[in-house]
Amino acid sequence: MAELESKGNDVKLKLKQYNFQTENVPRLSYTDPKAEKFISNGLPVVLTDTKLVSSALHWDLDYLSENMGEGDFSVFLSDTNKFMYFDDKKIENVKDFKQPTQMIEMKFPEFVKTLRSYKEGDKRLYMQQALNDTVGRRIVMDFLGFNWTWITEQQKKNKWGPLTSNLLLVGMDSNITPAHYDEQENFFAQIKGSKRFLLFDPSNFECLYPYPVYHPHDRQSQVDFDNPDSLRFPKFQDAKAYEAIVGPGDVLYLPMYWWHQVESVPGHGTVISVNFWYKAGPTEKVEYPLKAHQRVAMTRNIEKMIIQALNDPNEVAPFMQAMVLGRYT
Ligand SMILES: O=C(O)CCC(=O)C(=O)O
Ligand SMILES: [Fe+2]
Repeated sequence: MAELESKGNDVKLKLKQYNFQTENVPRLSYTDPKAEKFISNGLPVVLTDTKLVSSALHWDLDYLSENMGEGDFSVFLSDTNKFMYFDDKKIENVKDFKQPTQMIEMKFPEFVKTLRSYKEGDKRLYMQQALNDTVGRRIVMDFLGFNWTWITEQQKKNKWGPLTSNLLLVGMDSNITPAHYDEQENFFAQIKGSKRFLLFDPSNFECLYPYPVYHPHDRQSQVDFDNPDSLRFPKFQDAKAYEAIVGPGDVLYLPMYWWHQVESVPGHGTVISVNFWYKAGPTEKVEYPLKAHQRVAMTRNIEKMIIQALNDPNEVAPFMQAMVLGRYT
């Protein structure tokens, strides 16, 4: 116990400190009825014993290199330890948009070689690729060994739509995926190394200042957590975070529309994860007042309508200002 505690403290020491309030996400057994309550209520929880990916816990760079097959894998390159997502299809909406990362396709062994020859000053690497049918036979066997019984039961109980993808993430320790939200339900399974999740419920929309919907960084926070601009983003200091640290075998339920920043814990080498993304179920019965995630969905829809009607992203801000300033302010 003492050892576990000191390990926990060790991890904490290496992590960045932020100024917002944080509370821990509960860690529960999947057999605990409370765990199912969290999921059905759309609240994050770490499940410690699902065995969801126990057939993949032996994955490391050598094994994956040998068995991943001949397919192409998307690898992101960054000059910093941050890898902010951007949508290629929206780049032309913003004049002089500067891509924060470059994406290149690599065969898995080539990726491993590049990763192993990394030295300070090189671009950092983060592989993010949905698993597909180009993977080798042993990976297929590992994949079939996932606990599909448990996860499919969860999908049914919570009336989620189909599984859309399993994203495989292989990164260097200290890599950071900056704060964003996704529009799908997610069971995030940790395989190797540890990740720290900073989560914010959807009511933090005003505190996290997402980019406009037409922007390539749609769904990402504009706030740089390391250097928050308190003049532009005064409400950031009111954000309320939940924190979870996941290690091999842990599964985090990451509810749709919940914000997350994901930090690979420094000092443990390569970090490997697989997520399970599920489409949302049919629209729930609408009750008033609307829930925070329903407001986010509505905001997105209204923004999309305005963008489409004006047919020019540059007209969106002046249009919205004319609608609101002095009338609703
Ligand atoms: O693990 C990461 O770096 C990002 C994962 C993520 O954002 C997701 O699974 O939705
Ligand atoms: Fe995400």
